[in-house]
Amino acid sequence: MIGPTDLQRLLRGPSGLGTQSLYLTQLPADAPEPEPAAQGRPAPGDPVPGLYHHPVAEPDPDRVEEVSRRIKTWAVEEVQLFPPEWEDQFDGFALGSYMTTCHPDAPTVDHLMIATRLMAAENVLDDTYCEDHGGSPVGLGGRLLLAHTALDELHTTPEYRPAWAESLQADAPRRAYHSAMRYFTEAATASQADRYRHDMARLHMGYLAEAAWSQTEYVPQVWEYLAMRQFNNFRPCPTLTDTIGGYELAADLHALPALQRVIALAANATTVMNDLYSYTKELDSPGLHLNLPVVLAQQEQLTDREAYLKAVRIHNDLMHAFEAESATLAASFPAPTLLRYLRGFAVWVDGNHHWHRTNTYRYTLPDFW
Ligand SMILES: CC(C)=CCC/C(C)=C(/C)COP(=O)(O)OP(=O)(O)O
Ligand SMILES: [Mg+2]
Repeated sequence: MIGPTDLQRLLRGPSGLGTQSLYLTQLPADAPEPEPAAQGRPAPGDPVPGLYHHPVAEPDPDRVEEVSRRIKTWAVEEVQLFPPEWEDQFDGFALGSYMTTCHPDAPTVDHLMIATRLMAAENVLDDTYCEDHGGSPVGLGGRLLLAHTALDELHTTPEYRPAWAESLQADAPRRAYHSAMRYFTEAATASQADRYRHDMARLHMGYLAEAAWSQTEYVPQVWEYLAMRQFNNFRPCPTLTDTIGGYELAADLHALPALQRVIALAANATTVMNDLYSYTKELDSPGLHLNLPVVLAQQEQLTDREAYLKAVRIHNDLMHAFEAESATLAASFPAPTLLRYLRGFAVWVDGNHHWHRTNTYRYTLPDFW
């Protein structure tokens, strides 16, 4: 039988998973907001004050360098991912350290490259189809569906297949999706590839809801926003932790309702964390860019600061629920691949936080402290 200490080691490390304190996580509705940092405004690279998170192990610098070198070559030479004037933004995104930190158990750089190409592809589509690098809600459904066929190919008559195949080279998101998916399917099992397609369909559905609300200037209720963000979400990135780790979590284990809940809680926590770090960037973008503090302020008549601090609390509740349910699942179902998968997920969440915290090129915290 697996004990609490084993669980702690397997799932996280220093954060006390599997201990009784994990179950005392849900703050009552009227609990005080997290205390602002006593020392005032956080310095660039500091975490959001009051944010529940875990430190990460420093990634192997040789791997970071090699992944950074190879992803740039892929982006420039294989898929023409960005025009020359966006080179600084591509470099500032720091994909090499991002993916090396999120996947410390990858057996080789080739494995890391699979995750890194997909991350680059996902972001170029979001930027150029949805966001302020030429994106627009108008016509997004058609563009997304056609790009999705780069992941989930068109099966049709010989007459129409060549036009479809040619379309996969028509823009950077499709070139990148198509190429990244080819590398991924060479390494993944059929069920891992199917899992990824399903997660990407979820992501695209989230983009569509966000776009529809933007077109009609609808400000969702808080729960509606959280539902949209459960789909417009990082989920496709950590769910492939097993492929990048060089093993497979069997489809029937992945489908366990308890694991599906753990995945959703973790992915939601890490996506709300993005809302906190990207808050000022999104306030500066054209139009009203929905994120959790913005929706809370409007729908619950909170000041911007109160709303931001409430969003921190929501993030922390989601993280605690993720960790508690992960520990419960691990204790009741200690299959080795499931334990490794849960650990991979937790490490990915920590790595994603680390990347956001340290990416001061992209993110700046608001002045609420
Ligand atoms: C799956 C993936 C990495 C998609 C790219 C964007 C996305 C859905 C996120 C979860 C990140 O959120 P957001 O679009 O708000 O990103 P920035 O705040 O612009 O960094
Ligand atoms: Mg954001």
